[in-house]
Amino acid sequence: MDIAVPKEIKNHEYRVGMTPGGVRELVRAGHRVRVQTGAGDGVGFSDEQYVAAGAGLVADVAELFAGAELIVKVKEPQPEEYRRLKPGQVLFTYLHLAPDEAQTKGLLASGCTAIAYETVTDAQGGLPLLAPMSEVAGRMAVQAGAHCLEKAQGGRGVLLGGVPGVPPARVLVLGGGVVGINAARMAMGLGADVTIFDKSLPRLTQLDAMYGPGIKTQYSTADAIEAELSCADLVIGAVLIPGASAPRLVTRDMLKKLPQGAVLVDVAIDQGGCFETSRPTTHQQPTFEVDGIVHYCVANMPGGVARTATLALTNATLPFVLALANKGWRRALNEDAHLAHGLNVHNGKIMYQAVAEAHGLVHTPLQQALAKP
Ligand SMILES: NC(=O)C1=CN([C@@H]2O[C@H](COP(=O)(O)OP(=O)(O)OC[C@H]3O[C@@H](n4cnc5c(N)ncnc54)[C@H](O)[C@@H]3O)[C@@H](O)[C@H]2O)C=CC1
Ligand SMILES: CC(=O)C(=O)O
Ligand SMILES: [Mg+2]
Repeated sequence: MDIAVPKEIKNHEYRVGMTPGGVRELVRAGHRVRVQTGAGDGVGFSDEQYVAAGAGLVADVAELFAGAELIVKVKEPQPEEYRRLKPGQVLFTYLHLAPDEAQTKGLLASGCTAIAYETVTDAQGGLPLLAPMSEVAGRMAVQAGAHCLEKAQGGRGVLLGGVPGVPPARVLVLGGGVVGINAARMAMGLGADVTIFDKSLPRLTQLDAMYGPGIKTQYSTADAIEAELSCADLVIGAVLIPGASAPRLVTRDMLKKLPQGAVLVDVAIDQGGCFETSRPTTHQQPTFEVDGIVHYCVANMPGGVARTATLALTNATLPFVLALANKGWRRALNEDAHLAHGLNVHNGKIMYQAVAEAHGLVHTPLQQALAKP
């Protein structure tokens, strides 16, 4: 199969969809891999390393896309990328379609087959291709939050761990999944006072068993969240309903409860965000202020630690890329129901229910795409 790895073009996005090590595995399996010149520059993978692994280099992105059967990326395609896609091509990357009407329409119009990393599932009920980036973003959320709490960043001038004689910061983590656990671990490690909210009682029980009295758990309701806001320094948004728009847990009105200079880090921004006042930001300009509250809403947080993130992501994606390349997308999805959950768009149709619901569009059952044409 002809596989293409473009250079990412989103703002300050340096990750790359495949490492030279991954290229070598695919070439050994008999595939042709073409990598855009300079694609790995930002994470320390040179063109020479890709060539040594067996890749061809292509400088012209139009040529790269035109000849590809499978395109492996990191971030959702930007307008100039989805305009290049065509029927018969498979795109394998993060998509986050629920809050992104323009991209959804662009992918539908292209006629391509788009498989989203973030909705591929595993036998344990997890999201194995979202998890590595959620680990990264959860850990970064505390670093970012600690920085934003500094006075010069607009924060209230609070040190997460406090010092002897001065209590630590209060950190609320909304959502106790992969982002939430990693954020909580980092915040606890720095000595903060951490409360984690979730709607899932089994999840809260698990967190309680894992961390004991070092962490407080709360069942997530509007009342419970509102009650905690008045003494919160940092609130991390980490909820997810797979494929769907994030539930809005903190309204603009609720911001009044927070102390001035408190910080909201909305990791869930890529699914639309869980604070009413959130809007996506970039690494270049990561924060803005609403009613005296600092908002950090970077939609590609792991891009900031692109080398760690590329290695973590490609460890998880490589087996699926190999399956798609070796078997072709239809057989690979037919033989792996978890990979099949990644199918979001095929041949001008939405194949993922939560995405169709988010846009008020028709949902086409997966089986229709998986049946032989
Ligand atoms: N901004 C960025 O760069 C990145 C964003 N993300 C995003 O972070 C979000 C969280 O991802 P994961 O932790 O991997 O998901 P996850 O599925 O592991 O965890 C989500 C948790 O939210 C809980 N939840 C759902 N509704 C809730 C509610 N109303 N109140 C409290 N908890 C609720 C679920 O029970 C679950 O435990 C996703 O939107 C993901 O796309 C992930 C990586 C990078
Ligand atoms: C998950 C995601 O959106 C990211 O890693 O950028
Ligand atoms: Mg994102």
